[in-house]
Amino acid sequence: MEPNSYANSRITRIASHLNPPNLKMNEHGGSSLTNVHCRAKGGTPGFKVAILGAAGGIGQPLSMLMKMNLLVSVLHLYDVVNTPGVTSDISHMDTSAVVRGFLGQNQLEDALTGMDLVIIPAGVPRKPGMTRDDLFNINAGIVKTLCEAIAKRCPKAIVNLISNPVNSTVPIAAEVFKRAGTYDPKRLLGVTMLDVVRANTFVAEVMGLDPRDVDVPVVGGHAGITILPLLSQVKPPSSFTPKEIEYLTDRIQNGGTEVVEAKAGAGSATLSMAYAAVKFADACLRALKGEADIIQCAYVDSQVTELPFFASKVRLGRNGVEEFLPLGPLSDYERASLEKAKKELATSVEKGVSFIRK
Ligand SMILES: NC(=O)c1ccc[n+]([C@@H]2O[C@H](COP(=O)([O-])OP(=O)(O)OC[C@H]3O[C@@H](n4cnc5c(N)ncnc54)[C@H](O)[C@@H]3O)[C@@H](O)[C@H]2O)c1
Ligand SMILES: O=C(O)C[C@H](O)C(=O)O
Repeated sequence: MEPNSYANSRITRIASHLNPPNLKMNEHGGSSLTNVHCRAKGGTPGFKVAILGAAGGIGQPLSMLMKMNLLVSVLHLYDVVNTPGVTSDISHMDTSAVVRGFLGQNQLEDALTGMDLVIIPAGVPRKPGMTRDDLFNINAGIVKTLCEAIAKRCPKAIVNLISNPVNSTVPIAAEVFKRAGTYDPKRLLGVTMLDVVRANTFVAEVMGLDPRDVDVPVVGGHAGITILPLLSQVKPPSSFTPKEIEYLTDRIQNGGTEVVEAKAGAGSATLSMAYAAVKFADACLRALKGEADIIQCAYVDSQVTELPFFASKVRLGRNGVEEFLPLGPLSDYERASLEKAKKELATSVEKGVSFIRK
């Protein structure tokens, strides 16, 4: 990138929103400030991150939090609606990441070109009475389109997939990448971080601890009984009564539904999800940078069970997933729950795969 081009592109984005009289269209169809001598030296070193679905309930706070992340030098915000406003707004934050907005499908490939990390919260959320699987018919097609463009423009990017039903959208993304000949299982991660965030919070409440000191592995998948908190492996080591185990497992598995019902038709978790997505994206970026010992739970192409996709603790590195951590010793309750979770997961994976292969 030429010197000043970061700053100019920032001006371009603001300009395309405000369009004052001293602006003229540049060769990319945007507008640029005339008669302004720009002295900025350019962006700081860092990663290029795209958010697809950036104008949504998750997308907006997620975009704001990623603009605050010091590892991000360029932030591309893509949506089919409202990105000029969101981009203009976020670009005024005095943090170093340069923000650019992209609107509509004919700007999708530009939004993705050269990205290191792509975060996908695009798609419809649940309303009360719906399951995540009820979102399949709309969100499967959205994820397919977005992943086709990723395969073309940033095939080596790490992909963090948030759109539900995650248990099926991750297999859909994998099939799209396989078809395109770009599939690298290490680089595709379904985001289950919100389950871990909730588990840490609820366990901390019961144990009277600070949630920041609690670590609960959550394995399986991201829907109902496929969300399996391993309470026998909580750190710091804690023992729970059978009643506590039942209460905590149920609350963690139904945390999403709790929010959907509380929002009463206005969507599902957005703010806690944006927090969780940034926590996870930051872990991916630190690992890309070479930081050691980054371990997180994620729903990935997995060798931990006989299922092709499974959420468990993985070690992240410069290439994405570098190691699967073993499930560890399970309690009888967890072993029985795992068997039930695996049955449902297998069906959801198959549904995603056959959506592309049909
Ligand atoms: N993985 C998780 O833990 C988790 C947590 C919460 C929500 N979710 C899921 O995240 C998704 C988004 O939730 P939300 O609350 O932000 O919904 P939302 O409706 O508020 O926002 C979704 C955004 O996606 C955009 N969009 C729609 N089609 C698109 C396309 N083809 N390309 C790009 N953008 C497109 C919409 O314009 C909208 O701005 C839902 O599927 C929801 O179920 C997942
Ligand atoms: O519950 C939902 O539909 C959204 C999300 O998957 C969540 O866990 O909050």
